[in-house]
Amino acid sequence: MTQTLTLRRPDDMHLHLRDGAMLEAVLPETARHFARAIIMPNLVPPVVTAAQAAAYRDRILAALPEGMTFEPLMTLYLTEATDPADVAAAHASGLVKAVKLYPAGATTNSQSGVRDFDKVRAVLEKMAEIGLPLCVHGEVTDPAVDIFDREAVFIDRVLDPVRRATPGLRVVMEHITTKDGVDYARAQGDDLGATITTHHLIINRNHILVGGIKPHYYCLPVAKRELHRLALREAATSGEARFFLGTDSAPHPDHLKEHACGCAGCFTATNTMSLLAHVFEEESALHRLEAFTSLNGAAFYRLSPNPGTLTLTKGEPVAFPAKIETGAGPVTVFDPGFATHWKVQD
Ligand SMILES: NC(=O)N[C@@H](CC(=O)O)C(=O)O
Ligand SMILES: [Zn+2]
Ligand SMILES: [Zn+2]
Repeated sequence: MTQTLTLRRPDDMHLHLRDGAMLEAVLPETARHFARAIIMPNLVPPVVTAAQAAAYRDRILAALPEGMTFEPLMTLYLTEATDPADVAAAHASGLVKAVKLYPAGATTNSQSGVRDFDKVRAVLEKMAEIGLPLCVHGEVTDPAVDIFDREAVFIDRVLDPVRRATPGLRVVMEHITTKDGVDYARAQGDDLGATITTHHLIINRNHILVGGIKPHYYCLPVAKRELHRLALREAATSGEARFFLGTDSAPHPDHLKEHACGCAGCFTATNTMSLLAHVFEEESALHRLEAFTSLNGAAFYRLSPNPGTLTLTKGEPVAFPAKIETGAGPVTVFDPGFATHWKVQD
C-alpha cells in the first residue's frame, strides 16, 4: 500500500533568493512546493529601504515562471541608519513582514549590519509598538568567542538584553543550531519564535569535517555536536507553535563553495520537503510535519494558512539533481547522505 501524506501548502520562513541570474534559477525550486517565503534582504547592496524592498519584490515576481504562484514576504535589512518611519510605512502598506538583524560581520553580506545596538533602539521600539517581527541571525562576532559557542553567547550577551530593553518586541531566532537555542526559545512567551533549517536536522559537525572537509555542508551558524542536532529534531517534531521551518536555503555557485575561503550556505530548496518527511518519519512524527512547515510559521506571522495542499507519497528512492544550473554557475543541491523515499506529487 502506498503511503501518502497531504499537508497544507508549506511556507519557508527563511529563504535566500539572491538576484539576477541566480534568482531566476533558484526561485522555481522553492515556488514548486512553497506558497510563500520570508525573503532575506542580504543582497549586495542590501535591501534597506521600503523602496528597495518594493523593487526587489517586483524582480522576484518578474522572475516567476508562467503558471507558478508564489508570494514573497519581504524583509528590510536593519542598519544603524534605518529610519523608523520608513519601516513603519513599509509595514503599514503590507509590503514588509519583518526586519532582519545581522550583527555586522556575522555571516554572508552582513557588513552593513549592526555594531552598536543603541543606534537601532528607536527602530526596535517602533517595531514593538506596531508588532513587526525582528528576525535575528543570532551569533556574536567577538573574535575571542569560539565559533561553536557563538549562538549560545549571543543569547546571553545580546538577544536577552535587547528583548528585556524592548518589551513587546516580537522576535524570530533564525536557524537555531543548539540545545541552548531550543531551551531559551521554550522558556519565552509567544512573542518569540524560532526557525529550524532542514540541514541542521540532518548534519552535525562531523559531517563537515570527518574524512575530509565538505564545503557544501558549511553554513552559518555552523552545525554543532550531535546532542544539538538531536535537540533540534525534538523541537521541530514537537508540534510546539514556536518552532517552524525556515530552510535558510542559501545558494552559492560551486566555485565559491569549493574555494580556499569557501562561503557559508547550504542549498536545500530542491529537496527540503522530501527530506523533512524522511526526518519526521524517523521521529515517528509525520502527523506533526504540517504544523512545522505550514501552520506554526503562518500563525507567528499572523497570516492565514495557505488554502492549497501538497501531497507526498512514499515509494522508490527519489532522484534529485546533484546540481542545478544557474546563469551564475552550478549550485550543488544539499546531499543528505541517505536515500529518501518521500516524493512530492506534481
Ligand atoms: N546561512 C548561511 O550560511 N548563509 C546565508 C546567510 C545567513 O543566513 O546567515 C547566505 O546568505 O549565504
Ligand atoms: Zn543567518
Ligand atoms: Zn539565511
